[in-house]
Amino acid sequence: MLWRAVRSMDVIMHSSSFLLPKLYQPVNKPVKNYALVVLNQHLPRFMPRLWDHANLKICADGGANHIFDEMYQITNDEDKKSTRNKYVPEIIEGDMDSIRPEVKLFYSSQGSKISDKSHNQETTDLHKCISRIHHCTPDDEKPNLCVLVTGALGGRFDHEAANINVLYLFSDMRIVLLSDDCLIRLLPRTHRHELYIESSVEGPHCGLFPVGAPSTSTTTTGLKWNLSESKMRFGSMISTSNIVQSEKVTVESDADLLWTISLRNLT
Ligand SMILES: Nc1ncnc2c1ncn2[C@@H]1O[C@H](COP(=O)(O)OP(=O)(O)OP(=O)(O)O)[C@@H](O)[C@H]1O
Ligand SMILES: Cc1ncc(C[n+]2csc(CCO)c2C)c(N)n1
Repeated sequence: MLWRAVRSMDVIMHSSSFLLPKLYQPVNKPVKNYALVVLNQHLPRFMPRLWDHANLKICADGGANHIFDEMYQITNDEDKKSTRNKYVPEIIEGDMDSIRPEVKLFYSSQGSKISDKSHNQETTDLHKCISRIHHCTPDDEKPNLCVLVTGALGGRFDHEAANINVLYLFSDMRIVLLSDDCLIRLLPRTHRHELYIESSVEGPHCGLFPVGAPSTSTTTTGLKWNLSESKMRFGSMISTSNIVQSEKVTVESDADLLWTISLRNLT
């Protein structure tokens, strides 16, 4: 009998448990460490949960204005001043053309590191933030880290495209782009993917598609409309308005895919 060596691909497990209160974390989490990057858009209503989970908080330039202006409304705190003192990012990074002078002054007086990269007009502020995290994280720690990015979607389309490009540029890191309504992650073709669905906070609507390079074979389980060695590309079929039907969704593809899932109305 002829035995063929079949290389079984390693699995990456994904979970959105960062959307649950810290108290309700599952014991076996795929990720042990979170970093939060706040972009220059309105904060999501679940921002306090993300903040609680994150060991490192970085504002991309004007993202700091939103922490300064909106955090006390979101937390329903009476005392604006003490809320401001409580939510202080470790780093503010970017070309500093959007942060207001009084916001910059306030956070530098509170101990935030201000990293002024105004000389660099080649990369976006998000790119600069992720570059810093990538650089500071040893390779063997990267699988344990997940970077949560707020305000990444639902704004200017060139910004959204640049934000998605960052997923591809740093495909060796787990990065989740968030808006109020959905999240996006990259599923690299180098691995099989198991997505553990937190149905109290996400779903059921989801989408799966390649950007840039087409897929000649994608196979899924756990969806209403599963793919079976299917082809996907822009200009032909892509999977949108799909529905999650299981606690676990699996994906295997010969192309890097974007996974997107709707978020429920959480606070
Ligand atoms: N409308 C938006 N939609 C999506 N992402 C955004 C939007 N506005 C800002 N961002 C994100 O927040 C980051 C910081 O925003 P900021 O407004 O400081 O960018 P910027 O450097 O001034 O860009 P530009 O000069 O193109 O407006 C950006 O790099 C981008 O990732
Ligand atoms: C081909 C090309 N297109 C656009 C820009 C402009 N640009 C890209 S990122 C960035 C910083 C935004 O904070 C700016 C100004 C460039 N440099 N090269």
